Order: sequence, then structure tokens, then C-alpha cells
Amino acid sequence: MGQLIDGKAVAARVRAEVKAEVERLKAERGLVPGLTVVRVGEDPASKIYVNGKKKAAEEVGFNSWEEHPDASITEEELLSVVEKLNEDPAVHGILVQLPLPKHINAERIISAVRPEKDADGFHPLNAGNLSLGKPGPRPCTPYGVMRLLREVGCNPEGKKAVVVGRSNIVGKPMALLLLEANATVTLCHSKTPDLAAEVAQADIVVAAVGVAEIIKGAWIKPGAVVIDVGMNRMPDGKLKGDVEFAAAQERASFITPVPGGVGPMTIAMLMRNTLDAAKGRD
Ligand SMILES: Nc1nc(=O)c2c([nH]1)NC[C@@H]1CN(c3ccc(C(=O)N[C@@H](CCC(=O)O)C(=O)O)cc3)C=[N+]21
Repeated sequence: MGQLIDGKAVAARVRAEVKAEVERLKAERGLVPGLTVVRVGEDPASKIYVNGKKKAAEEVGFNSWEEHPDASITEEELLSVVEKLNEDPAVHGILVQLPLPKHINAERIISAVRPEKDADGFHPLNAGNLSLGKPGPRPCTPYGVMRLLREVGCNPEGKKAVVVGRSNIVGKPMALLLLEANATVTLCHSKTPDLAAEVAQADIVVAAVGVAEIIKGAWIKPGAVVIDVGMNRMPDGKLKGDVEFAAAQERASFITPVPGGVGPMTIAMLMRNTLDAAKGRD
């Protein structure tokens, strides 16, 4: 029976580390990191996340602001909101909450954020730096997954890692981070002919598909570490992951729950990226 990976507890530890560094930054340089979240219109799922972020920012001692324009804002107007934040020296981290309304080209907005202030690690320059193995902000969810692996003593080096899902915000950067950590990485997606056979090879499985319980417990190699990034809202309001949890836990050595696994880490790593932006990276 696999051990639970307590994402809430690890996230609290990350926040405590960030908090200690913020105190030092304040004392030594009189600098308070600032984070602004831009949330366009109303999206109920986004609200939970933004509230979690606000609480975390407060806890670690950041200045934290929210810009909340109406869904009717034009692309040009939103670009000038981003431009204003780019120019504001008190703002070290900018996060533009996705998804954006359909009339706005999200790619254009993300590219408008100054790469140094890109708290999400979504800017093309930062995506490029990740793929080149150069420093820079890392996408918060895969960055958090790497931290969870470390916490349970799972060093990816020499292991077979299978990532399911190839999104630009989770799957692709996840594969790159695991590769950087010297895993042998397979990136699976909707056109993968035999997903079960791929997953069955994996010492580390990262599920980031967005389909409830698509990864069956019986596929898991005994002793594998299973990380579930899925957050699927069921009709009863409960959250379910991408992994068939109980059956997978039978075989795994470690497994993340949903909720309480990867989700809280995403927010904690956002704090880490913002702190690093305020410190100035080299
Ligand atoms: N630019 C941008 N960056 C993001 O990182 C981003 C985004 N847009 N848009 C929305 C998604 C969603 N997201 C979540 C992160 C953590 C939890 C989280 O902490 N979830 C808790 C449970 C929450 C619950 O119970 O509903 C958990 O998994 O334990 C949720 C959602 C970040 N996102």
C-alpha cells in the first residue's frame, strides 16, 4: 500500500522557506516582494485559485494585489494593464489568470509580460530557457511536482518517467524538468497507441490529462511513484484526479491525493518564483 504524499504539508514548508527569505530581504535590502494577479471577468474555478494565492502571498509577507477587469475588456486595454504592471517597480511578479475570454489572444497577453516578472513561467522566453536548461522561472505545477519527488526521496536520475498529457503549462515542462533531472522520459498524449503499456514501464508516473480516473490502478508498476495533477470537478462538487486512486495506491510506493496533493504546491511555487524575481535572478 503506497504512502500518501502530503502536498499540503510540503507546500506549507515551501511557504515557510519563502517567508524566511522575505524577512531577510526586508531586513537587508528593505525590499518587499510584490505579486499582482490579473483576473479577467468571472470564472468560478479561477476564484478558488486566486483566493488560495492571496492567502499564501499574505502568509509569506508579500505585497499582493489583484487587477480584476470586466470580461468585456478589449485586448488592447488588457495589454495596457500588463504594461502598467511591467513598469511598476513594486510589482516583481505578474500572473495573468487563464483561461482568458475568447475575444482575447492569450498568447499575445502572456508574451507581453516582462519575462523577468513572469511568475507563471509561461512566457516564450522562459519556456525557451527551460528547454535549454538555463535558469529562469519554471511553470509552477511541474516545479511543485519536482519538489514533491525530492521530499519523498525519489531522485529521477536513472528512472523511467512517464508523463501523460502534453500541455504547455504542465505536461511539456514536466517532461523537460524530469529530463533535466536525468530521468528517461516518455511523454504520452491522446495519440499514444497503448497508454497502459507505457504507464506500466514507469518508475514515476505524472498524470496531467484532465480526464477523471483515466489512468487505471492496474497499469501501475509495483513500487512506482504516482503524481496526479488532474483536478476534475464531479457533478457532486467533489474533485477527482486523473488516476484511479484506491487501485493505484495498492501498487504505488508513494501517491499524491486529489485534493491535497499537487494543487497546494502550484500556489507555493508561485511564491517561490515571485521571491526569486524580486531577488533578481542571475
Ligand atoms: N496563469 C495561471 N496560472 C495558474 O497556475 C493557474 C491559472 N492561470 N488558472 C487556473 C489554474 C488552476 N490552478 C490551481 C492551483 C491550485 C489549486 C489548489 O490548490 N487546489 C486544491 C483544492 C481546491 C479545491 O478543493 O477545490 C488542491 O488540489 O488541494 C487549484 C487550482 C492554477 N491555475
